[in-house]
Amino acid sequence: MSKLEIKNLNINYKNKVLDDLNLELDKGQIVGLVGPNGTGKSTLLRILAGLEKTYKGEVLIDGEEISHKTADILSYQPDKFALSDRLSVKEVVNTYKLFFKDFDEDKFYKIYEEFKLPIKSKVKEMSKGMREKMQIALSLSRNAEIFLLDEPISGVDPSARKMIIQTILNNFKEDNLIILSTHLINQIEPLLDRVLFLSDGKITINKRVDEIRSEENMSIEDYFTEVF
Ligand SMILES: Nc1ncnc2c1ncn2[C@@H]1O[C@H](COP(=O)(O)OP(=O)(O)OP(=O)(O)O)[C@@H](O)[C@H]1O
Repeated sequence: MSKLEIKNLNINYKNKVLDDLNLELDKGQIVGLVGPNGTGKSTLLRILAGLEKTYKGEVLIDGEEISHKTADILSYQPDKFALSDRLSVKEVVNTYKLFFKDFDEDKFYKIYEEFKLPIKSKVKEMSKGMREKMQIALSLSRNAEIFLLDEPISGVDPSARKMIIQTILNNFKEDNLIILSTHLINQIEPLLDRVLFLSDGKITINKRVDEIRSEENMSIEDYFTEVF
């Protein structure tokens, strides 16, 4: 049984966004989800996180339909900070402790310090990049099995990007599955085992990164630029 199985997933808003999408992913990999603006990457992650229920089709995690049970093993990071920015970091941590039984406070502060973020800050006093680092620290501090990270590195500088990539790798466990959506495929390529390309409502490419590199002899970004 795959960790994640999606069969004939459909969702419409004004237009059809996901159109008979099929996907199977095993645990033990870091997967990049790429595709043009507005193709449904965030929508797909929200469905997996249990936040979007108006879909049709079958979405199974460990063989179970999406429910509070699947949400319990899943750490979802939206593309924008979901709590009030008036909160202090301590208050954010307390909220996470309240909501998530698997939240490891010590681990959070360890990553937070590695990122050299200010302890006594309020979220609204942080820059976009600082918020992203805080969000990564929060997401990775849950002892979850699946991590869904929606555009986790859009606002950080190149050295912080490297640090975040290293932090994700350091915290990755063999039985985890990480899916992260990004437009910065070049920067994130060293992190990835697999890439998915979403277009026209379907996963049109689902390949291991080493397969693309050896078969096509080019970087992932060059490959996508050439194919599309
Ligand atoms: N709650 C909603 N109500 C109505 N339309 C929505 C809603 N959420 C998403 N959409 C529409 O669904 C489509 C897919 O949006 P989504 O945010 O999933 O795309 P995306 O691939 O993540 O885009 P981007 O790369 O720009 O972040 C867009 O046309 C968007 O306008």
